[in-house]
Amino acid sequence: MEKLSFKLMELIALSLGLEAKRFEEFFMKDQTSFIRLNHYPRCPNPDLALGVGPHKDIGALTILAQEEVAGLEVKRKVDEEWIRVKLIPDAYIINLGDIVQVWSNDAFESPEHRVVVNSEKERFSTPFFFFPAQETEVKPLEELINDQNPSKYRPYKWGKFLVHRFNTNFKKRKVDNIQIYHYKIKG
Ligand SMILES: O=C(O)CCC(=O)C(=O)O
Ligand SMILES: [Fe+2]
Repeated sequence: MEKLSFKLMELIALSLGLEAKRFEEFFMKDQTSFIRLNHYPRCPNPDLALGVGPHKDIGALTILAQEEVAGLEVKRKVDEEWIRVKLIPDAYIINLGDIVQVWSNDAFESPEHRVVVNSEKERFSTPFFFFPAQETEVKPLEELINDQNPSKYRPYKWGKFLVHRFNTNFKKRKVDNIQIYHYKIKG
């Protein structure tokens, strides 16, 4: 998974006109990546519940292995419709995260997604979250910004963002969880 992530980051760098290894430095030492094992039990009222509510992944990439049962849905931007991601045997689903959105200064966008449950089958999924080192200062890459395309985000420290997110994730809160749009520079 890690090797694949490095490869995918190379392709993203090339697609942005950067040198292939541009992102490597953020992950070489003390990256904060991890794998989560998700279990979604059967649900008698799948219309009334969600496995995971709508969100965007906060890291650089997510590589998701889902087993025999589908359930991941992505919000289509044009009409805000939730589209089910097809189950392809032995294939990973690659999701771009918020960090790539910030690094690319919005050239890439992390998609909103959610997980639905079903009444017949329980579901298992295993996402690998490719996260940089804690000290990483996340901000649009200097090579990609100029007078015509000014930086759209203020820099933020990844470690702090992560701790804040983990501390608030499973609590009821009156305010929104920490999000990259809090760092957005209004233009
Ligand atoms: O279980 C899935 O298919 C996706 C879970 C997910 O979106 C997440 O853990 O961030
Ligand atoms: Fe997710």
